[in-house]
Amino acid sequence: MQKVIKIGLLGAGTVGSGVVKVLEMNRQQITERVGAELMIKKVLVRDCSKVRPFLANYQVTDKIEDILNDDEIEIVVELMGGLNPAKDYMLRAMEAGKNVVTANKDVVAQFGKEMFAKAEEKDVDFLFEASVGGGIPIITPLKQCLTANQVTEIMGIVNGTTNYMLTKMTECGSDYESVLKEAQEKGYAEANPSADVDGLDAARKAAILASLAFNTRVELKDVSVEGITKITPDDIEYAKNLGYVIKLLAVGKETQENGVDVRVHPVFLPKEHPLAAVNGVFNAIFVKGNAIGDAMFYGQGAGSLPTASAVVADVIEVSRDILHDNFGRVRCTCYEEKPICPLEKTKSSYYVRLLVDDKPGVLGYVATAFGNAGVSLESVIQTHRNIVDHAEIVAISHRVEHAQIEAALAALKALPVVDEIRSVIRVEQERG
Ligand SMILES: NC(=O)C1=CN([C@@H]2O[C@H](COP(=O)(O)OP(=O)(O)OC[C@H]3O[C@@H](n4cnc5c(N)ncnc54)[C@H](OP(=O)(O)O)[C@@H]3O)[C@@H](O)[C@H]2O)C=CC1
Ligand SMILES: N[C@@H](CC=O)C(=O)O
Ligand code: NA
Repeated sequence: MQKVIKIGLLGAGTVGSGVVKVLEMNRQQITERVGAELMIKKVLVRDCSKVRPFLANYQVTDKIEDILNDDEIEIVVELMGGLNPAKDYMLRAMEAGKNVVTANKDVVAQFGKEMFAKAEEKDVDFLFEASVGGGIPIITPLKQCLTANQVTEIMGIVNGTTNYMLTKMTECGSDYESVLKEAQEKGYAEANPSADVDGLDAARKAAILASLAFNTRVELKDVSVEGITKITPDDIEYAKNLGYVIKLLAVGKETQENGVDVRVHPVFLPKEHPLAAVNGVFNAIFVKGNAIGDAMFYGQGAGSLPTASAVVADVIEVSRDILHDNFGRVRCTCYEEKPICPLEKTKSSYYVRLLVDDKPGVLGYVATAFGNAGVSLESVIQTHRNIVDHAEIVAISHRVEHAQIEAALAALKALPVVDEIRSVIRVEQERG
């Protein structure tokens, strides 16, 4: 008789409900592909009294012990989100000898080491494909398909909410508040959307990606983070006119001199760069390997069914391991300890937009302030867009250390002719 592999599902929200649906809609094919039937035996929620027609045929509980103490359950799928109690439940599940699948980047980015150690100790699987890029396969490719390469750089659009918002702001001129509301209604945004717009969600994903790419533990605290809240329609317009689009990027680079450089911030991305065409809720991760060259992984980075696609794929992987009694073939890959590049040593080109007095000689003062800080400029334009008695100067620098641009900004701020530093955004100069 065919084996039935039983699952305990923690959480039945956007992603949890998607997992129920994917397992139902593709039941026959999944059973054939695995060689066993996958069955959700119990579902944990916070509020059992909520009406959830999609769970009509399932046993729903609000007590974690119902799942942890059930010896028939071999796989726990954690889709509650947040650090605790999710982390505690996953550790207890592994302690009880259960395999764990999660979409929880908060836990992986902050406590990955502890989770992997527990999986190793108990000889169970701990898989987390949906934690980065939602439905896009990227964790497995980095751990397995690209493992022949030395990865030198990884760059991604890894937050669906902010990419959706920036796309709408660019294409339709929509305002910030209304596009955020739309993204929330579509189920893309985190429970607290500040994690999306302030860049923290992307930073967690950047930490996970950099750990895998560079074989060293990178945690959330190691990532320099800046969100999209300061991006204005004027910056979007300037970017367009200069041949760029603005994207929130997660960047991981290995430098010879200063270690691993990991950051999240908005960038001016050349329109021809493959990531520039990634719009709406779509995510993409661009990887440079010393054998494969450039590769890009593209798809829906959030949403119920796309994310469930990655979760169920992990469940299938675990099920195959259960059938072959062969767990943790690819365990934690952080076998090195590399230094993290301090922010002031990171290198980029910068777009700087200033409001200045509209009088002779201003350009000279501004150029001198940049020059004295060792920042050479690639281009400078002066405009009078919608401004009376003042002008705007937009400068794009060559690649400099962050400390140099900070010194230039301090000097500019001190100039009487500079009224306001309106924007400072990094520029990705490489055209892909
Ligand atoms: N939404 C998305 O597109 C994506 C989400 N993720 C990740 O997937 C995970 C789940 O996200 P999402 O589905 O959006 O979250 P939701 O908020 O939609 O759902 C969370 C579910 O977990 C349950 N839950 C929360 N806390 C507890 C608790 N303490 N005890 C028991 N049950 C609890 C909730 O119960 P109740 O319904 O009773 O409140 C709810 O069913 C998160 O880690 C998220 O970061 C990853 C990629 C994409
Ligand atoms: N809020 C996230 C959802 C997935 O992690 C996003 O917008 O990408
Ligand atoms: Na993924």
